[in-house]
Amino acid sequence: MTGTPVTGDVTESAGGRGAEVRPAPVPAAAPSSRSDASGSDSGIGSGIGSGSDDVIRTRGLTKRFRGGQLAVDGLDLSVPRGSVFGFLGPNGSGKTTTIRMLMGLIAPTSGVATVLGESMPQSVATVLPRVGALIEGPALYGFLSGRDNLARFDAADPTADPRTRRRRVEEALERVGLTAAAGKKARAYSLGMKQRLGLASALLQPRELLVLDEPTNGLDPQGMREIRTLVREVAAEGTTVFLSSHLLDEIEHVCTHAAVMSRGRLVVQGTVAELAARAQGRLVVRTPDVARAAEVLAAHRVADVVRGEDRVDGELAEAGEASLPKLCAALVEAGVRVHGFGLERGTLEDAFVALTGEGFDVAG
Ligand SMILES: Nc1ncnc2c1ncn2[C@@H]1O[C@H](COP(=O)(O)OP(=O)(O)OP(=O)(O)O)[C@@H](O)[C@H]1O
Repeated sequence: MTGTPVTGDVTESAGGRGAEVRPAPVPAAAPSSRSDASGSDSGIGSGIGSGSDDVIRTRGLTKRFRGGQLAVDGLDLSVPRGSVFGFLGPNGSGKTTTIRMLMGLIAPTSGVATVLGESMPQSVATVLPRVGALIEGPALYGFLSGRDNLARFDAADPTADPRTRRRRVEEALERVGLTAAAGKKARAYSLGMKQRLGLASALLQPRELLVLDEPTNGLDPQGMREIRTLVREVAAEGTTVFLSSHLLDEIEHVCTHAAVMSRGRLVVQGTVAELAARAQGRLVVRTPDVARAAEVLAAHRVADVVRGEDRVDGELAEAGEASLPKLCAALVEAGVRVHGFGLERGTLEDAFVALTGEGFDVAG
């Protein structure tokens, strides 16, 4: 529970998992045999794998829990400076465990991680003051007002000047739209308000890196939009944002880069545009002559032809995009009235399914 990087107290959990004490810094992890400074095979994007200006970098990062559960398995992650980096995966794929290792809350079983150029968890004391983190919901005192909770977070930060505390707190409240509700006790806050207060605590100081674990979990659409807008604003000011989510559309709308996790392993990472481009788009023909168009496409080895009301779509054969002019000509020659013709861009979900052979089973 880390609404702020510097608390060491037992606090009430807004996420309902009860009180938790921030663990002391843990001993150095042994480098993994899988560590590889040359970068990950799965890095396909510009800036991925180069390592020179990565805000977060892991090599062979692995966590096996005492019960034997392998939660994170040989993770090679490269988060470029200035990115809004989406850490995407279904529930249970290892996102939170990774974030907890990155923030020095738990020790890896093997492998290495650097955050802002310093090894974690060894450098936790120098790294965390440069990081705003919101993990598993904000840690709040329910009997204190929102404003007083923020003041407490600020007071727990040894680098924060007490003389300017009031101004920082008011600015952070304003920023997340909680000024009007700042005097209410935190226990009376809705989940969305608690989440915004947690974000405010992470934004009390300018940070080089903001780490948010499922920041929109449990929020209504309006709350989600507000948090996403805030993330974009923070990123525009130059803060790198690392954001975990099980929501594909969240990553597509907010992030510049993404890594996809499945069962503790990294499936792929790169820019969002590159990842989506990996998914083969479908050919879409808009026409009132649906039956005829479907026949022509099938005759030209377009697979999985699906008829809609005024459209037909299908998968291009091996020839891919090169076959488009011939297909279009064939439709016209067959008397099909072509009102629209083109490839529909693949989505991240298509990419995930193509890469893993699994559906992206999300709770929404
Ligand atoms: N303290 C723990 N002890 C044992 N197993 C754990 C522990 N924490 C997590 N796990 C297991 O590790 C796996 C990865 O969990 P993790 O919470 O990292 O996934 P996640 O992608 O963040 O999913 P969610 O969004 O549901 O939190 C899961 O199978 C989970 O049950």
